[in-house]
Amino acid sequence: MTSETILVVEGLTKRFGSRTAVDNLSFSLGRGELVGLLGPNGAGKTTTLSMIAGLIRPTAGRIVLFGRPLAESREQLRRVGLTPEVASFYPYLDARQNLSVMARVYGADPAEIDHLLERVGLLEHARHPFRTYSQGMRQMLSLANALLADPDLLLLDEPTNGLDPYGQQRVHDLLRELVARGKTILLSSHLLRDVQELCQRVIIIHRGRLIEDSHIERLLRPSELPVLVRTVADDRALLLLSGPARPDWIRGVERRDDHLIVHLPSERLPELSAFLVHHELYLRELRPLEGDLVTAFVELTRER
Ligand SMILES: Nc1ncnc2c1ncn2[C@@H]1O[C@H](COP(=O)(O)OP(=O)(O)OP(=O)(O)O)[C@@H](O)[C@H]1O
Repeated sequence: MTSETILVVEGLTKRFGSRTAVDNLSFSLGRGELVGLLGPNGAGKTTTLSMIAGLIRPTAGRIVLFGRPLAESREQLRRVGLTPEVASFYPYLDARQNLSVMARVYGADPAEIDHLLERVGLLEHARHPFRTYSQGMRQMLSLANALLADPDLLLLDEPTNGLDPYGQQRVHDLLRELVARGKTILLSSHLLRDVQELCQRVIIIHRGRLIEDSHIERLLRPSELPVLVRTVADDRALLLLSGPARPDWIRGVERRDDHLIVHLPSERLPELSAFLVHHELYLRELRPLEGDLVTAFVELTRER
């Protein structure tokens, strides 16, 4: 458990006219956590991040930042860094000039600018006007901008969108380093591989509502597992596992190319192997199939 609570969101709701974008959302973040915020398009992720960053006023609910209710206080918001979904800067100013303007707004130390540009790999482009930047370079400048005031809470809206693999790796390294320094990060992303690699905890929202807030392990290793099974006689194994003599904990069995997929609670795995061997169905392969975040995400947010 982390000791210090950085953010508490309670019953957060945002309605745009008759549309409810965020619906009674509650969660909290501890110091040093890197948490994935996931959800299908239109789920309410950007609206949530914007409310926490003080850009959109909630219709209802409470946001407590660093132990105090979110007020539009400069000091509190100075400790929050946001990379918006679409980065926008002065098109005719270069990266260094753009960050200098923002450093003045945030009251940040301009001496940090070159260090930040170097960290995001933009130092060699620092003198080029923003309008000439590629999408990936824009994203990187946005990240440097969010880090200008050395914030304690980072709200990242798809920060690796449009980045090449080098850029993605650079962002991963940077986020890990920030977390090691005790920063807290809420990372919204559709790149579930990124989230799987970086985050220990994920929050999933769907139609503005919280549907999951859990340790990633729980999503990747569900209590019921598909298991790949290859025996010396798969036709007979299929008949046995789907017939009347099958144990009641077998939830289902399917034939795939050269193996079977058997669904069962994970703790029954040793019994499955014993059952097959007892029927002289000696095993060539028995392998639980790793869950992945994409499968868990689709299962949780599927329209029913
Ligand atoms: N200013 C606005 N006025 C009216 N509706 C809005 C406004 N901003 C967002 N919405 C609506 O609120 C809902 C949530 O939008 P939001 O941008 O927060 O979703 P998201 O999860 O970030 O989506 P995506 O993954 O596509 O970026 C959507 O139905 C969207 O159309």
